Amino acid sequence: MTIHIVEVSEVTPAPNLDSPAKRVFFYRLIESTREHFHSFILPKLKLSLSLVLRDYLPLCGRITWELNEPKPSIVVSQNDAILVTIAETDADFSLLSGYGQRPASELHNLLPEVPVFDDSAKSQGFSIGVAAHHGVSDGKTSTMFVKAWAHVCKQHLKENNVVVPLPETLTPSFDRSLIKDTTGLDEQMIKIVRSMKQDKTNVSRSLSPIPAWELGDDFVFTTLVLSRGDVEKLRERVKSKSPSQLHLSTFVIAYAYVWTCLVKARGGNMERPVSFLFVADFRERLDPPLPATYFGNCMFPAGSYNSKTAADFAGEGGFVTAVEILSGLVKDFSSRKIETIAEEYKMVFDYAVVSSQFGAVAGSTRLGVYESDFGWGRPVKVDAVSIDGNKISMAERRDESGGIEIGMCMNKAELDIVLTLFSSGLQN
Ligand SMILES: CC(C)(COP(=O)(O)OP(=O)(O)OC[C@H]1O[C@@H](n2cnc3c(N)ncnc32)[C@H](O)[C@@H]1OP(=O)(O)O)[C@@H](O)C(=O)NCCC(=O)NCCSC(=O)CC(=O)O
Repeated sequence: MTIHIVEVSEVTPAPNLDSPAKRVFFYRLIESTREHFHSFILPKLKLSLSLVLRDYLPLCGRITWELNEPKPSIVVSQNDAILVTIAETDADFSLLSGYGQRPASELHNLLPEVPVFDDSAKSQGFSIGVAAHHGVSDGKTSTMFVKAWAHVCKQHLKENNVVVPLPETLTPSFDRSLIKDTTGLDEQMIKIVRSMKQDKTNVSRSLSPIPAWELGDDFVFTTLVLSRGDVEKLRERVKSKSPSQLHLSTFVIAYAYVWTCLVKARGGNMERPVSFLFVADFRERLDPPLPATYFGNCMFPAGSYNSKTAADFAGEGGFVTAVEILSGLVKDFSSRKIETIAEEYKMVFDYAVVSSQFGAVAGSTRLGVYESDFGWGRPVKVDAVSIDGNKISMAERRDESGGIEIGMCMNKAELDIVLTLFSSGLQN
């Protein structure tokens, strides 16, 4: 695959971020000449980006951590700008935006190196890659931003260049005073993060993310789908085997099922301890709750850390065991207090080092990523790209309410085993 950078330009009022959370939105075009893209679509995308940034000003800023400050902050100055990279590629649009196996490196090529957006155009369609620093936003905020951008672009096309205000559901709330924490959680979290980075000197205040996995050349992406019917079938399987009152959401069923496939596929010593976690959106779980539009990062982790071995999930009852654990963790969220997050966060990083396999989830079944229509139709595919051998991604199924899409990225040999286990497990 070759990639040819056509233009790198600044769009005001707009920043420069590290990029741990990455997503690519693929749009298929009907009228798709190169000229049409450059003369019509791209100017619309840039204009609407500029318009929507008025409501999302922190995204135009810089996340900094001054020497004498206890916490990092987002600083926005006049004339700050988002760096937009426009690139053309001869990559196969249908392959990359599909559900089958595709080279991980080619998907990563569609993301900007450091800054925030990267659009690539060719005759079949274009993609928008978004990379966001977790110190600034979580999945909820970053996908809300793309939806807001898409909304402005689509309205602008429809209303003949009239600029309409954002609906309330897409207007971010920046009020930090809504968070009632008297336990000094922020300072505790900063301490933990800094000690994790061996940044104990109190001098260097690093904002760089914890390094991502090195993806091998043989790493491939794939997207698996569980239809609503598949989920229902798996749900019934649990009900017939477990007498407990379980929380059998699509999320719990899907994660438990995929986790058992991942553990079996890894093989090895079945006595090895394994861990898996997920994060929950705490906007509506805090007391008092935050608005759904709260701008920032409001995620709490919960997991099972080395309390089970591979054998517990790889065997006959492994799926039900995983469901029971996940169900319990989701239910426990209703009584979790904000101060417990620091302790949990520390466990995550302690066990990540000693666990033989550590599952995690990016994205969610609630983000509505397929709603981002810029005026040329819904995305044909959305991929969370910041995943690796153990971290999977989740999204609502594009074409069916109730189904789920699961993204994976790992070496091809292991993935092939996962795929076989995944489909054969659904046949039973
Ligand atoms: C803790 C959870 C994962 C548990 O999910 P569950 O689906 O099991 O449980 P639940 O109680 O939330 O939902 C029960 C049922 O109601 C539905 N439901 C409830 N609230 C909803 C809402 N606000 N929007 C849409 N659906 C909702 C669920 O889909 C589910 O239906 P049904 O049973 O039919 O399924 C979730 O509550 C949650 O907080 N999800 C958000 C996680 C998130 O935002 N992750 C992004 C991390 S950031 C990241 O990773 C980076 C990035 O993405 O960029």
